[in-house]
Amino acid sequence: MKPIVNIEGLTKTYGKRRGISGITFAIEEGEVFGFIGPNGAGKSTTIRTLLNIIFPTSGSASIFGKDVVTQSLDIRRQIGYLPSEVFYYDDMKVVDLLRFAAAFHRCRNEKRIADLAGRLDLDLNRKIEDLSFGNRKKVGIAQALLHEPKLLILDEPTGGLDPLMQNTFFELLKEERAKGTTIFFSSHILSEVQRMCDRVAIIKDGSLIKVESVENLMRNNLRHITLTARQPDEIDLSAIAGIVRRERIGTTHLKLLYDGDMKAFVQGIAGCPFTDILIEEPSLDEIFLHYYTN
Ligand SMILES: Nc1ncnc2c1ncn2[C@@H]1O[C@H](COP(=O)(O)OP(=O)(O)OP(=O)(O)O)[C@@H](O)[C@H]1O
Repeated sequence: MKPIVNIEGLTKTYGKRRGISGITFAIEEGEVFGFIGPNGAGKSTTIRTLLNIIFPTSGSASIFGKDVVTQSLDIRRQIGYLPSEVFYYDDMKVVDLLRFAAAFHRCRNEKRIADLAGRLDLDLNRKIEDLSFGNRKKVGIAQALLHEPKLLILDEPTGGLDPLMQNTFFELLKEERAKGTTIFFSSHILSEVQRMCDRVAIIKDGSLIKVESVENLMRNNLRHITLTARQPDEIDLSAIAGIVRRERIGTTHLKLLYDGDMKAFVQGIAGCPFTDILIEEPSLDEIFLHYYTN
């Protein structure tokens, strides 16, 4: 199966400033693919390069097997894009803006516009200039979805949406996914990536750290272990390799972040004076931080 998005050694520098360096990964058809990294990591730079808004310094990328630089027009006909910050013509009404956007795709569909506006609780007759940041974002979501694109590229899509609206947004994405739409979802919020995505690419300082399935990320060895003991400070764990963090909680608990073989850990603490043990799976955020601090 050919990937829908294929990025090979993509590099973009802004003069002497780093943008992204040697990014390589592929997104398969029908995947919901997360792109995760802290502020300034290079997510928007990668996305803008894919959209031919900026040009790569070196490397290449294709979408639907077409080169993002030379065949951008063809590509854009079949994608929906939500930028991290949306800017529209301020004096346009929402409905006119959406009709205008639909016209680019030759798909004026009043029912779809009305449906999306209803779901997103968007007043079609308001002017863009009168909308809050969150409501502008909703216009952006409707504009990205209205022509039912084959690929959705969403750059920090949930910023400004309240929790209820975030739920609606995720429902909309699930419906798109059920139609076979491929979704490329950039975010710095891991919990939403964990909730939505099949795989994630982790980017830091302009370089790709890892591409992994969310399932595998959650299945790694990293665990929170809480030991209960009368004298937690006296527990000697020096012989156990893989303790990433050790923290006394209150007077009777010792909380550890452990990255290693669980059997070795259990054998290592067998002789220690503890009365209880709790082993928990870390959140994706913690797994993510762990990758970053190593
Ligand atoms: N137009 C520009 N001129 C100069 N440097 C830029 C420009 N755009 C981005 N950069 C730099 O490129 C790097 C990557 O930025 P980018 O906006 O792609 O990150 P990001 O992961 O999208 O971050 P955020 O979550 O804050 O949007 C940063 O160091 C940033 O300062």
